[in-house]
Amino acid sequence: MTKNSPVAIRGLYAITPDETDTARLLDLCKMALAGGATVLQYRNKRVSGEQAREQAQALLAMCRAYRVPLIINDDVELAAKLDADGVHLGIDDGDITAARSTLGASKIIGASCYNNLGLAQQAARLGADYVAFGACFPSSTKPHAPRADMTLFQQARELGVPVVAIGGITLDNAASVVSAGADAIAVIGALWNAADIKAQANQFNQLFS
Ligand SMILES: Cc1ncc(COP(=O)(O)OP(=O)(O)O)c(N)n1
Ligand SMILES: Cc1ncsc1CCOP(=O)(O)O
Ligand SMILES: [Mg+2]
Repeated sequence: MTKNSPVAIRGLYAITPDETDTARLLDLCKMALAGGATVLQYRNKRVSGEQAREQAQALLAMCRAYRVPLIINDDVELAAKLDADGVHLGIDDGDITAARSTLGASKIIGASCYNNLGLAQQAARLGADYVAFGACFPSSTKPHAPRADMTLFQQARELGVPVVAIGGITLDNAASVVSAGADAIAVIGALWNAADIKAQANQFNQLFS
């Protein structure tokens, strides 16, 4: 099933850190949301099972209060169980058609396309709501991520779905990512490592105003 309905994926797309302390995770995310993050992705490679469910459930309640969509990384079943706003799938995370049939037409499905326009074309054809390219810059969060050329963004815009950039994005390079054509910037390290997360989120978002 294809969908491609317009979804507002624009601005700072915050992705959670690998935080095992749930209270701390919630505090951090609250600051990012207060600073104006427009999308939150729950991605935690250090917890699983019941703790992942608890963290995602608590973040969903917080995101609802801020009217910000919560996307679950990797796990379609968790997204469905919680009635979260969508899922983000990499190349090894299951296929878009199956995710759509599990989640239904109203949910957001994002697809990692690495450095590959062909993957983005296929993802859009299968009904992905946004396509993500990266790493745009060296990433200490994911040092072995393949590098993506930002000239892809303009080409991908022709697919008619939002283009998300990820990987090593900082306040020093984010303007170049936006001017290359990204609709949203997905950030981990440069957001959560900031001394003032709320102010940092606000500065990232201002690049889109
Ligand atoms: C917005 C966004 N873009 C890319 C990714 C990376 O997804 P994937 O390649 O599946 O890698 P992991 O995040 O699962 O390590 C993402 N999560 N979000
Ligand atoms: C999940 C992921 N996929 C490509 S790079 C990356 C990590 C992004 O984190 P950071 O913003 O800290 O580089
Ligand atoms: Mg993944």
